Amino acid sequence: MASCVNSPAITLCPPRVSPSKSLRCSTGFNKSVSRSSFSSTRNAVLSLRRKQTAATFQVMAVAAEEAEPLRIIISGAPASGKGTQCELITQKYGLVHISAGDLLRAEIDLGSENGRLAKEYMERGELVPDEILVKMVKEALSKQNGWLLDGYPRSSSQAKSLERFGFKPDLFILLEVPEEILVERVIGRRLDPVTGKIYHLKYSLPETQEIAARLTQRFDDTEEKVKLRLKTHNRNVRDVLSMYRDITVKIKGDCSKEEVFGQIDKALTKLVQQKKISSSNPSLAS
Ligand SMILES: Nc1ncnc2c1ncn2[C@@H]1O[C@H](COP(=O)(O)OP(=O)(O)O)[C@@H](O)[C@H]1O
Repeated sequence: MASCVNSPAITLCPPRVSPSKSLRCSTGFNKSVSRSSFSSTRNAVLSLRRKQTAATFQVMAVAAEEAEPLRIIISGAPASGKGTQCELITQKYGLVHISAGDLLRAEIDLGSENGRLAKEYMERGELVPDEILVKMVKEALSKQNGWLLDGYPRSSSQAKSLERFGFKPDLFILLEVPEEILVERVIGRRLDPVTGKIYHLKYSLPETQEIAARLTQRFDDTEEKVKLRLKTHNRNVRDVLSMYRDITVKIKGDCSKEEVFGQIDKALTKLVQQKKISSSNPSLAS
């Protein structure tokens, strides 16, 4: 496994001031297409509650020191570790996790026309059209104060619409992982629909037989589909990066999840400190 000891240099601009919004929680988790919508939705809610309870204690620790909420975007290729890192970030920093993929899967579970259409694009490894997703993300973000936005924006049009709606991130995290590792990660990836925990058939085995028996696989986690998703990612990532260059931190993602989180935590700690300084000296905020 590659060493992540030398984390990349991190240069952050002064935090920006964003409009304040009320607090609510995100929804939606991965599911196997063969399970019923009802049990999937219920499991997603149970899983979300567990995560929120764990996060609440951490929130109190960080929020006590931090008045200005953080607004973070996390980006990376399929299986670059966004989901795992989002869990660790929400645990420590108490941000509400909004995942574009989860929003879409929740819409599919609802059986709506938008969900049906979205699934067609997802099965082809393509981006779901803005007409379906932009409004969903806008609604989810509008109910939050701080947020951790995962898998969005993936195109310059999505980035521009975020800007138009007044959602300004403080930090853009890009997870970088070599392509051959990504394919292997995707093929072995499994989800426990009860806890929402992600396993891998080679690298992160389930703790019990009972858990092993209920693991599901995402419908787009096949070798053929992940290669299409990677092509889509590679085609779009440069456009999105160019819009967030001044707030981007590149993270080396091909090492242990703790090491990856160490790099992210360092960047977030620095951001929190900068926000504290600028909230006590408002003239420093741009
Ligand atoms: N921002 C987005 N814009 C358009 N489509 C999206 C977006 N986010 C997710 N999707 C669709 O959902 C699929 C799954 O996304 P996600 O769950 O984030 O997994 P991954 O990043 O591992 O591909 C994508 O392949 C794409 O079809």
